[in-house]
Amino acid sequence: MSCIRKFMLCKEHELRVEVEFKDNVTVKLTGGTAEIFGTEIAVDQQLLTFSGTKFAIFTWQGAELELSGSSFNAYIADETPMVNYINTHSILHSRRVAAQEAEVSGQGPITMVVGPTDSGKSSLCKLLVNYAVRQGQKPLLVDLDLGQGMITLPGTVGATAVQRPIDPVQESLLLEAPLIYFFGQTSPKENPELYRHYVEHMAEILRRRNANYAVGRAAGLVINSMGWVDGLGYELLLHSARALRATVLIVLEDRLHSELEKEFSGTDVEVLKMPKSGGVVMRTVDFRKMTRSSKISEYFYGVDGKLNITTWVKKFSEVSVYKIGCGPRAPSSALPLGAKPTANPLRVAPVEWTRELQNSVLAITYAISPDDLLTSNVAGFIWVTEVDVQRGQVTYQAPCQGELPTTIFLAGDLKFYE
Ligand SMILES: Nc1ncnc2c1ncn2[C@@H]1O[C@H](COP(=O)(O)OP(=O)(O)OP(=O)(O)O)[C@@H](O)[C@H]1O
Repeated sequence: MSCIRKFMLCKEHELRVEVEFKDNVTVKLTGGTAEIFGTEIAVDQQLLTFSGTKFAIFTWQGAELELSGSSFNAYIADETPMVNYINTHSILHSRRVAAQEAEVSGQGPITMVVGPTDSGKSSLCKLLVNYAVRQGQKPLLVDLDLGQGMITLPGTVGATAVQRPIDPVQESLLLEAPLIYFFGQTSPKENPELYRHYVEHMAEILRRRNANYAVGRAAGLVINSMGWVDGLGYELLLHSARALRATVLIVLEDRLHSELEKEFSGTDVEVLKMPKSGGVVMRTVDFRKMTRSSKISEYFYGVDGKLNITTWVKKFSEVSVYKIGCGPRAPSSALPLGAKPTANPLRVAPVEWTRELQNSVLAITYAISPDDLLTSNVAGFIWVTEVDVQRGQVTYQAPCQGELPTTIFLAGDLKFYE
């Protein structure tokens, strides 16, 4: 049974809401002003419906809210780090303006938000990007977190110029012309070299874009990093910060902050400590899996589940699929005596169409030949629903109706079950 609850928020308070996947909650602002991770919500107009998520509705001036739904948790918090966050935004903003006004337009702040899993990194990135957009800037949002997929599907790294405040309901941004690379797994653990390769390649492309685009250069970057911050995860974090030439690191945890401060002491990189919001909640492994699945579902069926997907049946000979990694790096004969050949993490190898590929989500790239797959931007994704080995044909679903730009697909371990 649905119930309606009304909340009066005093200034600088937030309403923290949790709703399970099987339920939904509708939010209406009936008075005052409010925002969700920096995206303003309009009074009395928009009804926002959320499902399977945790979020906060914050007010700077005070707000009246009406929430309706069958089952959800909501409570008001009076202590938030929002003043710290807006102050940080103001500093970044003044640097963007200075970069814009410089005689030879300069580089705006390259801000990387770092912290362990569930420390609020993506929420803070959304907030910083949204505040920048609200002040007329178009910073690049870079997502290096394979686990959740802020820009598009999980298993990808990517970048996009954010032109308008991020939709608080939609799980992924799905913006125009993003730069996306398909890693195919939700952690870089199995192939860190490929992760490094994609980050370096993307950093180079972004630098080339900004070299000829003063406005974009001045707006800078906001980078969401992954939550794996120990051992190899820490090394990859440092690698990403250096590859993207981060100028500001915002750290959401004390221990990591002191490590990074030491690491970057004597350099131009500023390492700032920022409090984590008390509202950030740990998500269970199951909850994360469901969030990933809901992102994939949203990609194929839309937020409201009403998008039509197109079914295609192709002969194996018409479409090919590749994977990156695994293959031998060099023959033993080419190696020094006693050295063992190791796997080549960047080897592009064809994959046979077998039932193992059933339910896989494959990337469609702009690759003309398999070798291009290491540097090709992702154009979209298909979902393999049947591999009929006897007939030699594959059935897949695509979100668009026309022919795809390529017949070369890239596979990882990403699967989707309806
Ligand atoms: N103030 C808040 N109140 C309620 N929920 C919040 C708040 N801030 C963040 N959350 C929620 O907490 C969860 C974790 O936050 P977020 O995704 O920003 O963390 P993260 O560090 O990026 O996690 P990961 O490393 O897994 O990507 C998300 O569901 C987010 O919407």
